[in-house]
Amino acid sequence: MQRLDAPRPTRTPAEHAAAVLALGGSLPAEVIPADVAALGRILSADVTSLVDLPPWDNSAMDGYALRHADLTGVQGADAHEPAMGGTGTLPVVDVVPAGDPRDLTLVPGVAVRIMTGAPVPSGADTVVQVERTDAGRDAVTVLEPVPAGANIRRRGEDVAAGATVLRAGEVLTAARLGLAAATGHATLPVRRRPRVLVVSTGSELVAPGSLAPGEPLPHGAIFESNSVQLAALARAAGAEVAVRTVPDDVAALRALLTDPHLAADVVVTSGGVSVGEFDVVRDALAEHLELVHVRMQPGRPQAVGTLPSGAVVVGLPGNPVSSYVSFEVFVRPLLRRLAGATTLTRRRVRATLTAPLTSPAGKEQYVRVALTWPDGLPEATPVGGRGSHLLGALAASDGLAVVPADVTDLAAGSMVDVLDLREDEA
Ligand SMILES: Nc1nc2c(c(=O)[nH]1)N[C@H]1C(S)=C(S)[C@@H](COP(=O)(O)OP(=O)(O)OC[C@H]3O[C@@H](n4cnc5c(N)ncnc54)[C@H](O)[C@@H]3O)O[C@H]1N2
Ligand code: MOO
Repeated sequence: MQRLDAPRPTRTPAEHAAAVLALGGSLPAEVIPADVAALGRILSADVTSLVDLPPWDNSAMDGYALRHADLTGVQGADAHEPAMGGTGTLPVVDVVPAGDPRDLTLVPGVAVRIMTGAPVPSGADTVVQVERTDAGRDAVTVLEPVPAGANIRRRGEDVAAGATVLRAGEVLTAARLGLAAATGHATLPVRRRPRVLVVSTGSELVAPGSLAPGEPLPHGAIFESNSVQLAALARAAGAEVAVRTVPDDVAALRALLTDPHLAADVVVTSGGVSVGEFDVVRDALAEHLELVHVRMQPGRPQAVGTLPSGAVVVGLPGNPVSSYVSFEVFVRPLLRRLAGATTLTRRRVRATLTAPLTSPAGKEQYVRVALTWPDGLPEATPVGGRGSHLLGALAASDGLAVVPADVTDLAAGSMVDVLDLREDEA
């Protein structure tokens, strides 16, 4: 067990992220309906097509299906002009709507009216869109030529039956759900969502709404905000979330978190991991936690461990911006790993800084920035100050510029890597 007064090991953010990730495997797979509720879920296995796509040759246009060779030409007004190839008049013998179950064959020398998506009769090799004809019902005159083979979408040209269309670890996006449905899938194999318990500690915390109308916030108290913020981050990372707020009571916290039947894959605590006299997470979970200092700002004090239930516990610092940034850097990758995702981290945007920055030596700094694309190229504008209590600046930002530990000054116009916080995958 790590002594509470022992100097804490220090790590880089990458080292701590790796230590947290190492505690999480993949959650079990489950089969779910391939409907809109599957949006954002992560595939646990490859998915193959049950059909050729398109399943048969079909028309790309409303028009006439025919044999191109039957269009021998329309004679111009002047009898001396040659007939125009690819034009001509043919009798119309049938009409084929989309979904027509008949397996039709076109005899030579005739045309059928055909609708977009309808199966092309065998023997027909070309569809002429109606606008290029006289739109005749019993006979059609093709007025403008189209190339042989035009406007037919060939069986299997998109996807062949049996081909792998989606891969394990991919997030189900709108387009991937569309492809799954088009290739015949009513259900899909995904990883179970991680279950996250968010625990906020601190006796100074007052839940918004818990005061009587007109009652002032007691002196020394603040509204509790980390739990909703962390729960929202966990939800956006694909987790099912429960929230508990616990006062600075070591026994109560220990009883909650050391329950061997705790129904959570990951416990995220906020607050109480520093060196103060009432740092309850540290005290309640001492034998289960590794307490470290991470060379980053914000987010220096961190804790990680495994609880008796098997849940991974990640102890984040209580300052609201610190816990937010720490979640992004340490917890989000863990949740994505548990959910089986191939991509664990946010996209990074390489952006031009619009204002100079200073950064503490030896610490990787995560700077709140607003991302804009004024000339089509990304720019990052620092928002607010550096304090890890400045929630207004956090809410006004949509990116975190990552300033490497060995960089202390960045001039306006420098390039920075920015974690793009705008995209939510789940
Ligand atoms: N002597 C030292 N003091 C501190 C150090 C240090 O190295 N030596 N580190 C500082 C840093 S950096 C951070 S970050 C904090 C982390 O402290 P804790 O994780 O123990 O967090 P708390 O003390 O419980 O709270 C810090 C701050 O955040 C507010 N808070 C906490 N929980 C919530 C919540 N759920 N909603 C809203 N606000 C919350 C709390 O009121 C405090 O103001 O320690 C520094 N101190
Ligand atoms: O490192 Mo603390 O997390 O800055 O405020």
